[in-house]
Amino acid sequence: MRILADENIPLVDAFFGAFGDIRRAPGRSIDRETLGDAEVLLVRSVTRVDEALLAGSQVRFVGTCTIGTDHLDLEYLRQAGIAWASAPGCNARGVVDYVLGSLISLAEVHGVDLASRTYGVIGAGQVGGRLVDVLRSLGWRVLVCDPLRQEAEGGDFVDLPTILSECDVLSLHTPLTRSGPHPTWHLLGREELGRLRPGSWLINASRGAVVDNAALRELLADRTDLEAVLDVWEGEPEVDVALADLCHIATPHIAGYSLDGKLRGTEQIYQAFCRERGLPPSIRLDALLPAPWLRELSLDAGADPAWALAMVCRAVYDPRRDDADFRRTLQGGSAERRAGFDALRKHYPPRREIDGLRVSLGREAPILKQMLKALGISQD
Ligand SMILES: NC(=O)c1ccc[n+]([C@@H]2O[C@H](COP(=O)([O-])OP(=O)(O)OC[C@H]3O[C@@H](n4cnc5c(N)ncnc54)[C@H](O)[C@@H]3O)[C@@H](O)[C@H]2O)c1
Ligand SMILES: O=C(O)[C@H](O)[C@H](O)COP(=O)(O)O
Repeated sequence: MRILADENIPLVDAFFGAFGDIRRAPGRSIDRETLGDAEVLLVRSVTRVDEALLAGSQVRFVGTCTIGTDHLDLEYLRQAGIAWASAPGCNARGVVDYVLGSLISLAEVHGVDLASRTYGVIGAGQVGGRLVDVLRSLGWRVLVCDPLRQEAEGGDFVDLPTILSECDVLSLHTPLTRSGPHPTWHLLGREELGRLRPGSWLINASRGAVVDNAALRELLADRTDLEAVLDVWEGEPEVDVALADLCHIATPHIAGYSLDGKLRGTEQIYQAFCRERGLPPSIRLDALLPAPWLRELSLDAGADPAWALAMVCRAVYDPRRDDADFRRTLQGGSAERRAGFDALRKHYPPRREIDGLRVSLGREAPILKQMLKALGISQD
């Protein structure tokens, strides 16, 4: 079997080596010619998979080692009878860690107690749902907007205008959709952005075009009370440099780039491929994951909970480093910036997820214990 894989998919040999010959190519340059006679195509989010790429090819299975599927033309794949799979939830925890790290940085700069803010999570699926659980377990007030879930489940959801009028922190976790009853393209357009509460913080680690980037740039230039954290950009790898300059944290679409999440993405596509072929999966990620560089921390039971939250989260991941790396790439011209965006993603350092950490407390400390439990951290 001939397999073509994006060169940035880790562990392709370990999971797919037994199935046939593997060729690799940069994801953005995969075209009909690169595809050649491949029967299996393994991609990440930067390859547009549609009729133009696949018509007349021998591809029978497309696997994207990502959560997002907006780069796949699913209707075409269905019509063409080409099996496909994505990796739901694979890197959701990494995005939650990114949001926590961003909040901690914002709280420090503004001297704000995170527990005093009202959080609005827009889109409560794999990522947003986990984030809501963590924030609520920390004892913080969270409103959730997810009209699709609301219609399906009823329950405790609010609409977007309520989020805009009541929340101090907005975090976006919707897919990018342009049709259907609740499209998300420019979900936060000029009008919605204009209704942000004074002193609001906006975090977007979903897809760039869920926010009107030009409108956000104009708003941030005008309203210095607002803060934005952007991991995703309209038109990436091109980035609106003026917008990035106005952001508290700006990163090159790496919110979900935990090592665990990336490797899980490959494993999930391997499992989906095995299911498709009626084969029992025989390779497990547990056996391939390297040990984390940091495994254990010890906290004194008398530690201040807000300080402890920041220390524990930052011990595992601090997005300010990614922000600094990214800003250095924004100095050059357009071609250099695009190359810089992709290079940071290709050579991303190993980052682990916070729930892989163990923390010991020494003696009883109920508030710290609850905080660690909320983060999903094992305790001795
Ligand atoms: N930056 C990153 O590195 C990174 C990593 C992982 C995922 N993502 C992106 O994050 C987003 C969320 O991923 P996920 O795994 O949670 O997806 P998901 O499909 O599990 O959940 C998305 C949720 O959004 C809801 N939704 C859809 N339209 C909505 C609307 N108009 N308003 C409010 N809610 C709406 C859906 O009902 C669903 O519950 C996706 O765009 C994904 O591509 C980005
Ligand atoms: O959709 C996802 O899973 C994430 O956005 C993921 O981090 C994208 O990473 P990429 O495929 O662009 O490397």
